[in-house]
Amino acid sequence: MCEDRVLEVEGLAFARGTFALEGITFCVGPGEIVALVGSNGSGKSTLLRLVAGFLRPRAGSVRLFGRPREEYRGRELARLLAFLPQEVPSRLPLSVAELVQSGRYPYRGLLAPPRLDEVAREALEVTGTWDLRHRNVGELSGGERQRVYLAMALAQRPRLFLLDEPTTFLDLAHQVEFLDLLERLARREGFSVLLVLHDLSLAARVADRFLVLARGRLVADGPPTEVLTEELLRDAFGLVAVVRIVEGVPVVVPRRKSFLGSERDVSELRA
Ligand SMILES: Nc1ncnc2c1ncn2[C@@H]1O[C@H](COP(=O)(O)OP(=O)(O)OP(=O)(O)O)[C@@H](O)[C@H]1O
Repeated sequence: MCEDRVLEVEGLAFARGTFALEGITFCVGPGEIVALVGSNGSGKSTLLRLVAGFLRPRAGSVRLFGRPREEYRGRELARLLAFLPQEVPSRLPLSVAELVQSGRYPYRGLLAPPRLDEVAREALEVTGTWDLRHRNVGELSGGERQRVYLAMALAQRPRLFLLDEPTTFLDLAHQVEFLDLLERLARREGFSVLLVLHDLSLAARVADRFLVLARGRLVADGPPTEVLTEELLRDAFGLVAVVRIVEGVPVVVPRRKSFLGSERDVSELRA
């Protein structure tokens, strides 16, 4: 697993108030799509921020292409890694074309003319946002905005994408289209992706591996067909569900009254 590692995380620990991550170790290989999953508050965004360098770990290391991440600076880092947070700025006074072109700064500098270059044009085209290029970013719908930010990240041409819930605002058809696009591009261009997704069945369609966070630790790391079991769903998500393999992909179907504790919560409410 993970030969020629793009990303190696070893023994990462972090604490903030009562929340803690401990002993987080995993890797991501070239061209791999890895889904980071776990229940609300399990630390997925925190882990992505630690990898991206926005938070400092208490212990452990993050290596990119064999070198400690903190040895990379500015444009060199931006050529390797693009991070799209859960909440992207929505009130920027920029057109879509300007935003996507800004993804080219690691190659052109901030003072380069804002004209769209070939790579930015292609990023707009493949994400289906070319027709939005003259619109203001602040006027877009949530789903349009997510696709435009993906275009900006693609224009950056990094080797590793860190994407935090990139499909939250997309309808089901656009979620599928977005993830299929990401998969096609990752296979074609060979970049790696570490992404947080809540929809486990959709994640299983594109991910080579699942990392599961629970109780501050990684409790599973493996292919979706091995990781997504009824036992794991109960243990890590408190969810009673049936898992069926459909077209080679595990599909999670929650049972009715499937959230463990819901009956207790309801009876407490009634009391
Ligand atoms: N800025 C912050 N200050 C203090 N605590 C925070 C902050 N951001 C997150 N936390 C806490 O850290 C823990 C992990 O949060 P995190 O956002 O990493 O979880 P998550 O798995 O991404 O959750 P979700 O699925 O809801 O997005 C939670 O207990 C959360 O309340």
